[in-house]
Amino acid sequence: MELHDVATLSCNLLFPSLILLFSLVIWLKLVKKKNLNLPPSPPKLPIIGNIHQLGKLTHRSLRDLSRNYGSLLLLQLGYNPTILVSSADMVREIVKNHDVVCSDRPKTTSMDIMFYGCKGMCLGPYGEYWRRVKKMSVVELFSHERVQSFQFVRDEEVEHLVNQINCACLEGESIDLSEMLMSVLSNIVSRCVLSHKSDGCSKFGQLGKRILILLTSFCIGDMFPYLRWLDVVTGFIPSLKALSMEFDAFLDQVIEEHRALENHEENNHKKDFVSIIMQLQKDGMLEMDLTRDNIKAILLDMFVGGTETSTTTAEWMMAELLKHPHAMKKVQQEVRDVVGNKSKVDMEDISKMEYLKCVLKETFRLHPAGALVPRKTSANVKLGGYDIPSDTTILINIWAIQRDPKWWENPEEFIPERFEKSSIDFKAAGEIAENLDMTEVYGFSVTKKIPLHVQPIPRFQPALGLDQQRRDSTTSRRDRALDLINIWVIQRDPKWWENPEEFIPERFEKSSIDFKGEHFHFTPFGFGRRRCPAIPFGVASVEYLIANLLYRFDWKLAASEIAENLDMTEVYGLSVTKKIPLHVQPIPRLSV
Ligand code: HEM
Repeated sequence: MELHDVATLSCNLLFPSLILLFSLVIWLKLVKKKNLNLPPSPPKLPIIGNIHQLGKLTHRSLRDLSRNYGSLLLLQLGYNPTILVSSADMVREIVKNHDVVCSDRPKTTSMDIMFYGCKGMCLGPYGEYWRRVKKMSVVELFSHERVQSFQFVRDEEVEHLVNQINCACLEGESIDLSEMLMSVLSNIVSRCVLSHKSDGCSKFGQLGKRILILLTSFCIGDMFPYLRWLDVVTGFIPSLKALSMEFDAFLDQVIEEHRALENHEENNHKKDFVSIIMQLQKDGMLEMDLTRDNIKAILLDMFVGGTETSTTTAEWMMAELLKHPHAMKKVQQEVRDVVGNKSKVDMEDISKMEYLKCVLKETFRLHPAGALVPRKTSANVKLGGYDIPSDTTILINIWAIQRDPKWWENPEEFIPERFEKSSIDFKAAGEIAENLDMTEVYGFSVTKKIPLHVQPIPRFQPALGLDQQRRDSTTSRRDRALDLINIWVIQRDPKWWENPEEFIPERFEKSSIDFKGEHFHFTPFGFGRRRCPAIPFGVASVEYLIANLLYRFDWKLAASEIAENLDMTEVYGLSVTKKIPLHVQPIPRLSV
């Protein structure tokens, strides 16, 4: 047979074989799926599935779907099966029983290109590398001391903003407060991360604006992988690559600047995240080797993760206060009473501002910056009695849960008072305490495998009493494990102990267990292992900024606007932001 004929024959055979193979794969998939008990799905269209039901305000459309079809749904978004979670009970089940399996993140094309193949922390898969970077960030970058050490940045940036507003007041102009909040908060984040400003005039600021646009643009290939080539033809992927190269050059320059300072004899510059990470790496304190790409991806994560979230929160907080003059008056009174005659608010004053904290919590509840938290399963898992296959995207509708009438009275209303005297806090549903690694090592006694890295906060010495005795009795249960009678097993025997695997000192008290609740209906910073590591940083920046604005100025809406009718229309993007910028008339307080 001629070579030509062989080629023709192979071609003739290839096509039918491919069809056969393809049909077999689809058939196998269908058979496999048939045996699974999948969550209910709303009706879907061929090819696009449920995409048409996402709407412009996706968080709201998804809430409506869950109201009609249930709090655990299977959506088909083009090619991607996606689980939609819309109840606090389901979040509790995830955190309590499947936190590790539900701790991956889905990747998108733009994230993959912009974030160095997701080599940072926000987007990387759950695993040893992610665990170490997260630990580094919690212990080294966002500890209480570190957040305090950046107070000089907050001071300078807020003072600069106050001066700008004062100038506008002299001219009698109204201001675009949204734009100003964006500038000041992105400057705070980017100066702490890499000592560069990122407001509209700076190079980093310009790059930052472009990245936000591209990250929220629709990418055809993410929904329909076989049409990925269209993203090249439309210019989407080339623009991503071009921007990524510009960012890369900028971050390289930042790292070189820090290297130069590092080698400088009189190096007394203030520390930022870049220099902290480089120092830890140099001192061999990181338990891993970070490549330059790793460092750049982490820096970008911090910048993108920190800017939009803080800005959105501050903007909604001011908007809600302007819309509710009673709350505005109450919070201003509190701020002014606490600060007295000083020229500005100090960080220490803020801990005394209880109502301000309630206003912030109520803002987080109604306007969580991460309205839909994305996760991905790394193995098959059973959720709410349904089978969720491995590699499935999970979207948790935090926005809907935080407005669920099951948990919140008048859920659509802005009522900061609901948090007064309540123990509900966004810190409760967290990884750190809940998922602290308790792996044991069997040796002379059963010891804790991972050393306990903690942040001591000095307090008055508590009297040693019953509490101490109770603690002793619980620890000794573990230490006696070497006795030949397996006390370890006996002391965890469900016949004798309720929830035998849990650490509950109260079981030794006479009174019954006081179950405090874990607030899975209030998780503006996410939950479980992947929870936001920067809560102290984000909260300190927003509280300090807003407290100063409330102290230094009175606020009126721009002419002809009535508080009641203030437009609160949302835009769904990286976060849910305010569509119409906040135009206001600041009035300086003469007595300050
Ligand atoms: C008001 C401010 C903020 C809010 C509301 C917020 C909210 C969130 C949310 C909802 C998540 C997802 C958590 C999950 O999957 O369960 C997250 C993750 C993250 N945030 Fe924040 N955040 C804020 C400020 C910041 C700041 C200032 C930074 C950095 C400077 C930051 C860095 C990160 C990082 C690195 C992650 C990824 C954590 C991981 O995947 O393990 N955030 N944040």
